[in-house]
Amino acid sequence: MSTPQLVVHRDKELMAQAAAARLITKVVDAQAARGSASVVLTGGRNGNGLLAALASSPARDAIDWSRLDLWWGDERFLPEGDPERNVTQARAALLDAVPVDPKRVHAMPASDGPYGTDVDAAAAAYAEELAAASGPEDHGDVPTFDVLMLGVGPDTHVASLFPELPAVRETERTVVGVHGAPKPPPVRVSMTLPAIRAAREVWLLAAGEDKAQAAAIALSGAGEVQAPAAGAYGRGRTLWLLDSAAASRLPRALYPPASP
Ligand SMILES: O=C1O[C@H](COP(=O)(O)O)[C@@H](O)[C@H](O)[C@H]1O
Repeated sequence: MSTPQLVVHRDKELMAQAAAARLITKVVDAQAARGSASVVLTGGRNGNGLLAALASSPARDAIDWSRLDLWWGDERFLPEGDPERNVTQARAALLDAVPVDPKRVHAMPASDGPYGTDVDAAAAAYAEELAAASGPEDHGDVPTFDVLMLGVGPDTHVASLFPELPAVRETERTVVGVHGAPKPPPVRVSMTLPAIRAAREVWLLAAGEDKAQAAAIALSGAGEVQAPAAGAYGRGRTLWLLDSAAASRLPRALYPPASP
């Protein structure tokens, strides 16, 4: 487990731009070191803000997009192309504008796909896809992702792991179907905490006043069942990227020295 590090930016636009720059560097470094890179994307406002900032950065061309695997931490279980699907939003924000290899874009199944409306079968299939992509150098049935990003919800949810629901208690499976999510749509597919913790780096994104309480709770010693964001950490690094509004209720002791 890595102790969370915090970086606080002035506002959500600067946070998105700085996180995009950070991601470009991380991917370029991983490709130089290991030949390819793997990144887990998140949905939500902050995740899509980062992708849009990446799309507008001239430095995006430093990435070899053909040597990048993209995965998702969660998905809203809706028909292919639904505007509320995380993959649809990621395509609109970035992926349609860059030369990704379609075989390396690992979208989670849709509700009109091969598993129909059986979300548990869809989740099991994604778990198999992850297992097939992992090698002996990995720690179990998921690849060692270079960066796994998570938007933090106002209720402290990450991916589709909501407080107190069974998915956040999962200790064996890497991907599960989620039923009865309090945020629409109620049926979702989500990586679990064990899968999230396989990543080299986990980045939690929180911008806006409505995330302030969640950040304060998750970073103040809450349990992961009550505050799933508290249970999300990477093997080598756990990084909270915040704007000043989301950081406004953090205990002073947690506030990074260089922040405003
Ligand atoms: O529904 C979801 O919400 C979270 C957080 O979204 P935000 O809009 O409050 O930032 C997101 O990270 C997750 O991927 C998504 O499915």
